[in-house]
Amino acid sequence: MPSPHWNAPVADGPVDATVRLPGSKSMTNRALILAALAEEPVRIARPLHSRDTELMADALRALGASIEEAEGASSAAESDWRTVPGGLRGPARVDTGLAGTVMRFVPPVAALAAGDVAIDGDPYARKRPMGPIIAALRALGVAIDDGGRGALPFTVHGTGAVDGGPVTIDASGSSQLVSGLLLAAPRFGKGVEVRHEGPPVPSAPHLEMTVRMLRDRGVAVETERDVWRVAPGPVRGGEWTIEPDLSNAAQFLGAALVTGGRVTVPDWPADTAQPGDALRGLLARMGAGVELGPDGLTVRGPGGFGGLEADLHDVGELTPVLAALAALADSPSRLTGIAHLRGHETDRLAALVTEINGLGGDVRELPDGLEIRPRPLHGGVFRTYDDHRMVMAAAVLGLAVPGVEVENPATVGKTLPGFTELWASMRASA
Ligand SMILES: O=C(O)C1=C[C@@H](OP(=O)(O)O)[C@@H](O)[C@H](O)C1
Ligand SMILES: C=C(OP(=O)(O)O)C(=O)O
Repeated sequence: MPSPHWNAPVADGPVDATVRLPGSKSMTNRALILAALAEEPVRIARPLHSRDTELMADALRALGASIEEAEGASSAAESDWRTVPGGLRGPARVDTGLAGTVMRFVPPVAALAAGDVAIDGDPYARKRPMGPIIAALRALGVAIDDGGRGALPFTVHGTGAVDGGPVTIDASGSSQLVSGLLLAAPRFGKGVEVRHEGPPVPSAPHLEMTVRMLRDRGVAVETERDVWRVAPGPVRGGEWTIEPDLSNAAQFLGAALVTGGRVTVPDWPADTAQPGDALRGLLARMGAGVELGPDGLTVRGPGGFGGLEADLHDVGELTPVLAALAALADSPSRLTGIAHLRGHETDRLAALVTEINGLGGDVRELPDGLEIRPRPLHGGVFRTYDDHRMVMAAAVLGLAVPGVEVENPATVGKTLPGFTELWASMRASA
């Protein structure tokens, strides 16, 4: 059952807060995949516990990995994970939910399992781009029955081994189509050489994250433009500490801009592949004071801020919150390079146009983005389409617009359970 509407709180003054964020979804789910493929146990410290990461853990457990809460945490929401790889096997059923990382990263691992693995997800998951990775796996010798749909649901007929080798893919719809192949490739007989052919691949930092995390586990990876080579070989175990989720920092840092306040996110990594690191530059361009220091990243709102002209192709997941900020800015914005957002949790371009305009906004859809002209907004119901980032965007609007009622706020648990409490605690320190 969807939860009742959430009345997004209006800021009663400039926020002044330090917000400690849970771990990165993208890093946690990569660490879980690599842990399931490793030859030794792994301890994943400070992982994200959320719907997307629990679905990933459940998928890998179904394939034979042991993933348990490590001792020592005060609550399950904060516990580390300890994994012990098992022989990968079917038959198994995998629920991807609406998680892009689960639907793209698990099928290549399922191909390494001995037995059939049936994979399906939420209704909208069946609409997200999967065809290119199904075709690539087939080209690498994997038998997949998808009823000719090129989409979920499908069954991977795993044999316990994948030959691997060279493969060409059009990954313009999602970088995860490449990341999925690379992450499982150290266990393919010949590794893999993935060559992208088509319009540019989005989300370059996420591909860099994949490469870095493979190398961190001792896997040899070479890259050149639109080509990635992963050598076959063992995946090391050991400890892994997950960075805070910097994309989930967007709405909190944005609150500093909207309210003319100050927000600090501790433990901001000095060197990271997370796309959320781009917030430093993007928010500065909108007029924020941005300072990375020993206490973390601090953003200060000047009181009034400008719009943004930006190509967000590499950092598409920041769009919903940036669009909400743009709707409250002092000047128009143009966000481009994000046609692929139509294949995210929902068609995010359409959803943002409909919902911001439903509050009286002026947002226009472009072939590859959004044009946003700020104007006074009013309250109303803000629908969220099972998209966690629509809840986050609505929260930002609600700081400045009384009466924003957010439909199904619990959907934010895809990556940030406890968001509404964290949001409220930030305001309380104002
Ligand atoms: O690999 C990852 O962890 C992700 C890659 C990106 O996907 P796309 O390339 O499909 O945008 C990003 O938007 C998503 O939130 C997470
Ligand atoms: C696009 C996103 O998620 P997913 O991993 O499901 O693709 C996102 O978190 O913004």
